[in-house]
Amino acid sequence: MTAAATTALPLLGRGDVPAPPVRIVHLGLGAFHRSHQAWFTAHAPDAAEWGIASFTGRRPDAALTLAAQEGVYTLVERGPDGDRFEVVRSIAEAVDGADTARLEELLAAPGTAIVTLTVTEAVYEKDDDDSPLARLCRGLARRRAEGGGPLAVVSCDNVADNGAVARDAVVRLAERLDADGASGAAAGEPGLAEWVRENVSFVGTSVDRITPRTTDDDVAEVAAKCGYRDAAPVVAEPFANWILAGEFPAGRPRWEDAGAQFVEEIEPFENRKLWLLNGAHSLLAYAGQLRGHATVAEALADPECRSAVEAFWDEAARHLTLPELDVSAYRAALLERFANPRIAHYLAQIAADGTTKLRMRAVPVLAAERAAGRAGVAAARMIAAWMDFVSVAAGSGRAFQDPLREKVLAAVELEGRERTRALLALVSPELAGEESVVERVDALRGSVAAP
Ligand SMILES: NC(=O)c1ccc[n+]([C@@H]2O[C@H](COP(=O)([O-])OP(=O)(O)OC[C@H]3O[C@@H](n4cnc5c(N)ncnc54)[C@H](O)[C@@H]3O)[C@@H](O)[C@H]2O)c1
Ligand SMILES: O=P(O)(O)OC[C@@H](O)[C@@H](O)[C@H](O)[C@H](O)CO
Repeated sequence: MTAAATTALPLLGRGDVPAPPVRIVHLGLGAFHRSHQAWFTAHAPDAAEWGIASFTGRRPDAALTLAAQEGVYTLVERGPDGDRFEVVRSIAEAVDGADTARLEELLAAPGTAIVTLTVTEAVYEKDDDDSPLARLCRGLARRRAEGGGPLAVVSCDNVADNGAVARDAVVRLAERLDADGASGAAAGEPGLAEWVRENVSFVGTSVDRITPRTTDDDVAEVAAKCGYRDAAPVVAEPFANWILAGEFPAGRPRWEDAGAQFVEEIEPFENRKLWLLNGAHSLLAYAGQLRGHATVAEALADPECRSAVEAFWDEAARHLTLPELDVSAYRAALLERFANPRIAHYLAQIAADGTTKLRMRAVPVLAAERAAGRAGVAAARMIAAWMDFVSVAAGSGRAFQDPLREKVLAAVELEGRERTRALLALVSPELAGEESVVERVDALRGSVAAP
């Protein structure tokens, strides 16, 4: 369809259907939020009572685009045999993250029951005043002052023990506001950190739905197939999974009727997903790009990459023993999901923030293998592939994103085993302190080199 023909189409919007009232605040209005939490909320039987106000993190663009179409967008469910289009209406407001006045107003409102987060792994370690979690804290300070009551914070980032990590980050920032006298608590009154400990429930989750970045072709396809203009469609695989553990003191949508699962203990499910799916993704991101591949499906079709993945899964599986995890079925399903030829999931996107991701995807498996008296070669190979990848990227001046980028670049300047030790220390200081691990990883450097 030509650009002129597209412009003549009506813009997607809400029509006569009113927006649901805002009861959920989301931080990190990106692709995944729209394919996952917003989609589950739209599918809940009580969707009409649960609207989302979704805030961007760093730039206003996504909010402006979505606000122009009243928060409504198309989910393109991309199966191996074709696309299915669905209009999602659960986002009642799309807001620029810099609009902290609106954020604080909504966080203070007694009707707000839930805050969901997809702000990326690295943000939980950030302490600057503009970080999404610092903004959340200032909103919680106002909620405390105005008596808005308890609520739930639900991290939906690929972070190990994401509920506890979110709690620690928010409490740390709240303590800083208390110490600076900026939390609004009068002298002698319990501070914000204490209020957070007593009133905010941090829910742990395992979240899963492969959602690559939307392309211009996706936008054009929606116009051609749906007969309207949507500048903010999102593409995702048909599979969607959400497992949660924790309390919702102010209520929640009936997500279980939309397919979500509530469990007592999140850790085994989280490990299964972070190690098997995300671990394989990281391995493919580094080994696959070194071998000239651009997407997950391409890399998996390379027998060298495939056998590295299978070997890593064998190691990880030894520590996923709960019968209901059904690891064999999970692995078989992953192979099908990764091979979906119509999902172009770019390895360059997955490769970002390696130091943070490997800490959760490779290090726990390597540590568990060592504790069991084994070497953990396949997990060590993932770390070695990352080292090769950043060394090549630094040497060729190619951009790579990492919260410890400057330290990575300094470590890459070193020679031989010292380079391996310094890079390993950025992923795991404990493992870098063990000579046998440094030796092992060093010996694996170059082992997945270009074909
Ligand atoms: N895309 C997926 O397939 C997928 C699946 C499961 C989980 N996740 C989780 O969701 C997260 C977001 O994924 P996405 O695909 O929506 O990414 P995205 O890039 O589309 O959106 C990320 C959001 O986080 C914000 N953000 C990122 N870095 C920030 C920073 N330093 N400071 C402030 N805000 C920042 C961005 O502005 C944006 O609003 C991932 O990091 C991952 O933890 C993604
Ligand atoms: O989103 P990230 O950057 O944490 O990780 C990249 C991918 O591994 C990830 O997005 C997966 O596709 C996703 O976790 C599948 O549910």
